[in-house]
Amino acid sequence: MSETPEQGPDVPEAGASAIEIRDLHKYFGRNEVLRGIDFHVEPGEVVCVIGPSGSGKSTLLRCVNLLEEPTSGTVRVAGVEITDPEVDIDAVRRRIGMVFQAFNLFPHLTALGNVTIAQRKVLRRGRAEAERTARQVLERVGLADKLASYPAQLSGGQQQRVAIARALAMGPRVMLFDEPTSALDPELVGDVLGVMRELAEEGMTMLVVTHEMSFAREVADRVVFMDDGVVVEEGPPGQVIADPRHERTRTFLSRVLDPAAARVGEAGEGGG
Ligand SMILES: Nc1ncnc2c1ncn2[C@@H]1O[C@H](COP(=O)(O)OP(=O)(O)OP(=O)(O)O)[C@@H](O)[C@H]1O
Repeated sequence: MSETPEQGPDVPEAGASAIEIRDLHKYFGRNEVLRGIDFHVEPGEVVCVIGPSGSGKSTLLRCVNLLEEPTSGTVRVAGVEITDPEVDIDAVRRRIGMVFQAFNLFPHLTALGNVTIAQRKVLRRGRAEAERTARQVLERVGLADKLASYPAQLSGGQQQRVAIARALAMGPRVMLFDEPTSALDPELVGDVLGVMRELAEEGMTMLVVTHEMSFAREVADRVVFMDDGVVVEEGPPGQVIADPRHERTRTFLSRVLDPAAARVGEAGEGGG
């Protein structure tokens, strides 16, 4: 399924796409969930993936950091073919930050502890350096005053910001977000989207699966609409969301846009 890499699997290619997905297929048993996905994300780009439930969006993201093994096709991150069986999976994961719907924080550790331990385990950083970085990234997501708080003492939005900080602390080249606001009460969505918007403005490369059409419309450079395991269309949000070319995109948007529009107002207020 993979080509022989021209360079060692861990040598990034200058000028390479941040993410390049080619003819990606994924089966679960006989169920073909991804049916030949092709697209790329350039350095500094924000690409939002939208589409109906069950269309394969999460599976796609999970294939990009090898939480799922693609059945065939290639995925390159910064020019490194991560689907190469020879590749060091830990090295791959270090270059890709992932934020899920569920925050998955250790309940017995503080915000600082959660962000510190991830670096110590994954990057084997010393405590002092890991804590220094943890303070910086927690400050960056607006939680400087919550370093000593345990997850149970934080709102869902604050917990998700700790999860974002934990991913940022690894110094990733790319951040993947899988519906990061879906588990949040509506009034907390804006804070998390606000942090994501700031990251986008700072030039972070981001691939975001989201139902938040306001975020896709206002922050994404490109929107990818997936349905039934294929990319139906992609382009700037002004085209895909405002003026879709395909009937399937129009049908999906007509179902989601009204309720999403109601949430946009709330999200936008906190979204700075
Ligand atoms: N581990 C798995 N084993 C078997 N089938 C799976 C597995 N993970 C996902 N699927 C199936 O793959 C299909 C796509 O699921 P996926 O979660 O990728 O869709 P999605 O577009 O992210 O949906 P949603 O918007 O509801 O999260 C679904 O039919 C799902 O049941």
